[in-house]
Amino acid sequence: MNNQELWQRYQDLLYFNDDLGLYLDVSRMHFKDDFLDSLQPKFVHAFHAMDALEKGAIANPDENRQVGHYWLRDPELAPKALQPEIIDTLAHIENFVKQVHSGEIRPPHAPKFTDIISIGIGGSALGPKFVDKALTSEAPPLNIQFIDNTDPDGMDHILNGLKDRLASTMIIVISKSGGTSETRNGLLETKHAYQQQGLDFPRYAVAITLAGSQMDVLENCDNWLAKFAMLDWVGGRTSEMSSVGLLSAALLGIDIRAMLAGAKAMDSATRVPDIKNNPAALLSLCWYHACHGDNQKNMVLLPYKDSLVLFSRYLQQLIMESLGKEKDLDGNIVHEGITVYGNKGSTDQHAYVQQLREGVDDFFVTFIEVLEDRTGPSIEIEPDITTGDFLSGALQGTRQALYDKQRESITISVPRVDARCIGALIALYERAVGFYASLVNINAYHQPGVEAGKKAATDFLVLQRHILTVLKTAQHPLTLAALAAQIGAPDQIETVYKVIRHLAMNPRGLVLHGKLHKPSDLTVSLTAHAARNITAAPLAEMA
Ligand SMILES: O=P(O)(O)OC[C@H]1O[C@H](O)[C@H](O)[C@@H](O)[C@@H]1O
Repeated sequence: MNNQELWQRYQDLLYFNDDLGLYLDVSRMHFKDDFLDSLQPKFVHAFHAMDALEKGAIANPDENRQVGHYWLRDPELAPKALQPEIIDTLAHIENFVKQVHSGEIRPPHAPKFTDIISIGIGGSALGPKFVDKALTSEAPPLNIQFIDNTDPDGMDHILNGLKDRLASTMIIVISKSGGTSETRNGLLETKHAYQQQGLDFPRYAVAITLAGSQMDVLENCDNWLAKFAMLDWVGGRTSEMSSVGLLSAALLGIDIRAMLAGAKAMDSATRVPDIKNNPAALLSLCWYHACHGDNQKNMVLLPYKDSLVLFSRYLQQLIMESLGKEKDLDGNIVHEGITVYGNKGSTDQHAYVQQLREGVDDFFVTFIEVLEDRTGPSIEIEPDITTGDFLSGALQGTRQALYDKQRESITISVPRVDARCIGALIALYERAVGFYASLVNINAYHQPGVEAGKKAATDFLVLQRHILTVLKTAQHPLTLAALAAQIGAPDQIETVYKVIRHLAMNPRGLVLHGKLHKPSDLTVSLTAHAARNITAAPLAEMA
């Protein structure tokens, strides 16, 4: 295609949303003109399915659940019975935040809360982290940190770092199910840190969970500083605009009404049943072209803006947990999915873009361009050129260089990164995921595949328990083979070895005879002290 034809294609395909000032350019995707028409029947179905979902149909048949994240930004669309809880939760959040900011709600031994630790994982962490990085100002009312793993080092880093300010730190524990192990562990470790300082944990703790969840019951969250409803019909990965995302955002001083308004504006733009005039339809059409069937391309997300660096991580869950499915809705094995990676431009230009231009052609890029460089004027770095111009040049240059090598790209351009824009971007991708799922006939709203790893992790810990129980009563050191036999798992020596190696590297009372890296010569026993301390309580399944 010559430059003139390309310019024509650019204009023909360019989508612009006047309300949001958002452009979507799909001209550098190599689908043919008739591709759009050929997908029309599939889109008629996708538009219908989305309409039914918004009207309250059971869109997640496996879990027999409605899927209502769109109602969060436009409660009037929700079934009547659900409207009050959406409106009340938002009012509860705003009221609470106002009182925290004013000091009316304060910690027992300090005039105001200064910090937040947000504990949660997956959909209960990625949205709040992304929004914090994208929108928190230089001087927020509170500072936030996230515990989103069961890594003891990671927790120590945060809890020790905050040591002197723990007495003015609010803990927000987010778990829809209330049973996720990593989150439970973060909660228990944090509670322990508070107890060590003689602080009354419930007076610092805020819960976001389903009413009556395991966490709600075990921790008696009604006695905590506050408890916010998580709603059954909001999925974890689409929960940023529920209490999950809105509470921390509002505490950080982010305009959550603007975020909701941006999402609402995008929702109405992506309801238009016309592919070329619907940005989510256009996006999903590009994904279908690049990723479906034989074209299994990866999505490389390159926002040219530091504050959007976590967008790809956020989208990893939204897209890969929604679309990465073994079976379609008719039970056929399909192995669908789109791999998402990327950080930010121009930084990544100096890392893996070499491969994108010259190596394996297994990707398409989505550039995100932010038209406003910064608030206020810029100095000139070279005659007539600012740092922002360099950023803009880097994006346009990479787009062109990729195109010259027949590498595909999409470009989304937004005026600036503000709450409205972030709400709109989230809504855009949520809807594109929903459409794509219809196009390839899968359930985007369940995640059966994540259970296998959790089950295997529980099995591993059960085996560890058995090993320690055997060691406790052993009369002499045991080989790994003997240990495996005694726990009734003679074929699990490798797992036994992994357990022993981990325990040996930590102060758990293991006595090793032999070398850790020579498993066949190794014998193991326990110190008398450790042998006395082992409990026999049943292990809860990892969730
Ligand atoms: O919010 P929670 O119930 O703790 O769930 C946190 C996360 O855990 C899971 O394993 C799911 O795969 C995610 O979709 C979810 O967001």
